[in-house]
Amino acid sequence: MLKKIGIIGAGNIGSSMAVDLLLNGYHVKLVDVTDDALMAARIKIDQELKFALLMRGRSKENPNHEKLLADIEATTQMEDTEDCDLIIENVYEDWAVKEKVYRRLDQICPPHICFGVNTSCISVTKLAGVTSRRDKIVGVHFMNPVNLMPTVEVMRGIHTSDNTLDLIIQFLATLNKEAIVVQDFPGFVSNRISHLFINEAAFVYQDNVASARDIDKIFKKCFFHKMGPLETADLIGLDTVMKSIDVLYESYKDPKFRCCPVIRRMVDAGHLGRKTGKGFYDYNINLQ
Ligand SMILES: NC(=O)c1ccc[n+]([C@@H]2O[C@H](COP(=O)([O-])OP(=O)(O)OC[C@H]3O[C@@H](n4cnc5c(N)ncnc54)[C@H](O)[C@@H]3O)[C@@H](O)[C@H]2O)c1
Repeated sequence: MLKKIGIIGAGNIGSSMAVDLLLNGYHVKLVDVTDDALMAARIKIDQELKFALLMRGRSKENPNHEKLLADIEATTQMEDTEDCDLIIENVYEDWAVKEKVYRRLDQICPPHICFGVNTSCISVTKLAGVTSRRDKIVGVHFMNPVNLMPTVEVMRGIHTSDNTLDLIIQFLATLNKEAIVVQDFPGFVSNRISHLFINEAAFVYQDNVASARDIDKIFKKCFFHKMGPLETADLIGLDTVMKSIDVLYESYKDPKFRCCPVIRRMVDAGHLGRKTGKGFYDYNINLQ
């Protein structure tokens, strides 16, 4: 039975995942490279946990906020995950960074431990190839915010075994999440399509065809999408979006995946979306 989960990378999605795991009774070891990153994650986790518990309402079955927080250990030492039952990795969408992490994890964790790759576009099979446990590597593309999203895109790498796939599907079921299993191919299903939407929406914005709000409104009001493409980009983080589109471009060598310059410009300016308070929208003012 899985009890202790190692989360590597405590950024946007890693911290959101920690909230969901705590709410579902897991013990979490949260790893990032600096104390500052862990502190920022702590603050976010604390807020999201409070909000999630508030939404559940007061009831005897509901866990206590302080008790849940006691179930998280934050560390800058990856070695501390050596006793974890499962690892979910969420570091930058950058091959060089992820590769180093997998080589290190492979040395630290016992050989039977599975690694879940939370990536937007990077190849699960290629990452598995830098480890000595290729059959135990599986893609788990969680959606943001993790505790509100009931579905996870699970990517089966070429070497992923049936046992690993079963383990991850059962683990996701304990989080009340359905797994949709797809083959490992750059961008899988979700991001291969959604990032084209996002990127083209950015070109439409760059060409001054419409404001960000009106572009998003057309998707929400005409197509009944819950969120428009530019709001979605701000939620994901524009740096992650840019890196993901770059991976798609590199993978397919297809110009349809060339990243819109306006996204790069915003990233250069540090306007990364919700996480920095500004992206296509300004989150320091009330948008509603
Ligand atoms: N943001 C989303 O909505 C979303 C959704 C699904 C998947 N993803 C994927 O999850 C991964 C993380 O995305 P994010 O948006 O959270 O990025 P982010 O930039 O917000 O966070 C990445 C974190 O990884 C940490 N990190 C970097 N190198 C590390 C290392 N060697 N060891 C430990 N921690 C390290 C960074 O300090 C940072 O806190 C990416 O691969 C992304 O494609 C993101």
